[in-house]
Amino acid sequence: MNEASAAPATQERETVLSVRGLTVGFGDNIVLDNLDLDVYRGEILGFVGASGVGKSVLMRTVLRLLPRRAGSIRILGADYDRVSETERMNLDTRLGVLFQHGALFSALTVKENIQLPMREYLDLPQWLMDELAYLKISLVGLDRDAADKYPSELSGGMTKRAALARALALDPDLVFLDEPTSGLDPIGAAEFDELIAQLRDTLGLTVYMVTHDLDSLFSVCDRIAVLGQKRVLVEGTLDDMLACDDEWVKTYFRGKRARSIPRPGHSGDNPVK
Ligand SMILES: Nc1ncnc2c1ncn2[C@@H]1O[C@H](COP(=O)(O)OP(=O)(O)OP(=O)(O)O)[C@@H](O)[C@H]1O
Repeated sequence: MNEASAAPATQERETVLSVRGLTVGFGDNIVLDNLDLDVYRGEILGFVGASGVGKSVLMRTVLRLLPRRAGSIRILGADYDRVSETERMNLDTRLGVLFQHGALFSALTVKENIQLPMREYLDLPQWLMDELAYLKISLVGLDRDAADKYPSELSGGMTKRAALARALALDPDLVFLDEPTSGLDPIGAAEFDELIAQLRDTLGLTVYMVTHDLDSLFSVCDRIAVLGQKRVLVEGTLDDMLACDDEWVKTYFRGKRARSIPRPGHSGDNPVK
């Protein structure tokens, strides 16, 4: 785990996302069944699970993009079902989302993409939105001249950073990242992980990150949650994952690929035994 900036013990920490008894399905296909999950302020939570197990469905349900059949979702201390329309709008401004593949609008420049949430939720003059967009662009490590580029003119890594800049447009407390390093080469992915950790440390962000990337899980995530059998099978530190007896978890975290990744704070090339 990220020892230099390790977050305090969970019992002292504020829960920013609390999911209880969540059930989501499509027709006869029950994808999530009575699922519980907590995310704590200031942590980077890595969310993993086999392909098709429901990671995106969970994220989309938490973001109210999909309906649920049962369960409650408290986010930043509020129950979405019980807040007024104004409070809901306020809550929305405190959440940032980076969808898989970036999901930038192709007809808009990077700057215009970043300004979209500002236009929707804030009432700011254009010059101020321009300044804020440039600030976000530099925050995610892009050159200023990326502002006027269209998504088709960006590399994969630049697209991820631009999408992250848009997710940060409203200075959120909690950001949801859906496979942020997929499609990036290992160096680009490692740089993106570093950026996420830096933003967490400097902005105090809480990060919910769906990922298949073992490097991300080993290097920047404070805690990991594994989705399987329609619920959270296990959640905790990497050591908790390594101690877990579930077959999928064992294969994933103790397999050949995992064994080749050095763990922070452990010497040697092959520390996961
Ligand atoms: N809008 C939808 N309508 C019907 N079924 C859906 C819908 N969205 C997802 N599903 C189903 O829900 C299940 C979980 O899908 P989901 O995309 O959440 O998996 P995932 O864990 O994110 O997979 P991956 O790692 O491959 O992205 C799949 O069986 C999928 O077919």
